[in-house]
Amino acid sequence: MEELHKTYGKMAALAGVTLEIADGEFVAMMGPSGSGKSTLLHCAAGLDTPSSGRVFLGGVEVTALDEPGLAALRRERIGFVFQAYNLLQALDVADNITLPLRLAGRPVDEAKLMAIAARVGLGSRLGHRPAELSGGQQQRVALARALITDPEVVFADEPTGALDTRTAREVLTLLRELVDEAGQTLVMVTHDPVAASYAHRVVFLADGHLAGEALRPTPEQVAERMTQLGAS
Ligand SMILES: Nc1ncnc2c1ncn2[C@@H]1O[C@H](COP(=O)(O)OP(=O)(O)OP(=O)(O)O)[C@@H](O)[C@H]1O
Repeated sequence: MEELHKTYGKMAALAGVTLEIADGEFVAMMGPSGSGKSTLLHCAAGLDTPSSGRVFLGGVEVTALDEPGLAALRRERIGFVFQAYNLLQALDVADNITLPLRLAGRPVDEAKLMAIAARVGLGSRLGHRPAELSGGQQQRVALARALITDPEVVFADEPTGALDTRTAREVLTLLRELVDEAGQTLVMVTHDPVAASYAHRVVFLADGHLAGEALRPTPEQVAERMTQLGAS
């Protein structure tokens, strides 16, 4: 990402952010409320368009794509995980996980579905409806759905925000395993210093600017930096 700006009227949500994320890297984005984390994630993922600046994914300039091009990029090369799971209640786990393939008109590979479901610990739950699962299990379904298309990057916006502490740790451990064992590139927005400590690198934002970064920080180091940035 180069020199990203995003303005709303006179408000600069992003005021010139340049950030490079390596293949296979797990990056957490932190910053006080309103610092621009979600805006940056959305611009990086082709969900929102910056006012100026450029975003690249691999060799593709995301910011040069039109809306159909962005839709194809999101469908084929990016995985999303949100705080609120966003599962379809009428579909069972298997159909929720494979929905991105069906939307893209791609064949559903049963062996792959089984492998990904097993990977996230849902191998025995494929016939269940979301309402029959715990919050942590529902977020695992959302993660499997994000992974089924073999995305180059998974973007996660507060993926553990709705989970209790123990379940959050389980989901974070799973995310970290995907990075360590499958080489998944992962970008996560979080408010939680413990969640951020699972990443290789934590990038801090303040008032739409990059305000430093930390490599493999402890939760205490992240929390201290957040206090310096004025986060409550
Ligand atoms: N659609 C919008 N219209 C106007 N202002 C917006 C819009 N979206 C975001 N903003 C503003 O841009 C700034 C950055 O918002 P953003 O949601 O990126 O922050 P954040 O760091 O993700 O915050 P939080 O941690 O509270 O989710 C905020 O001041 C916000 O009010």
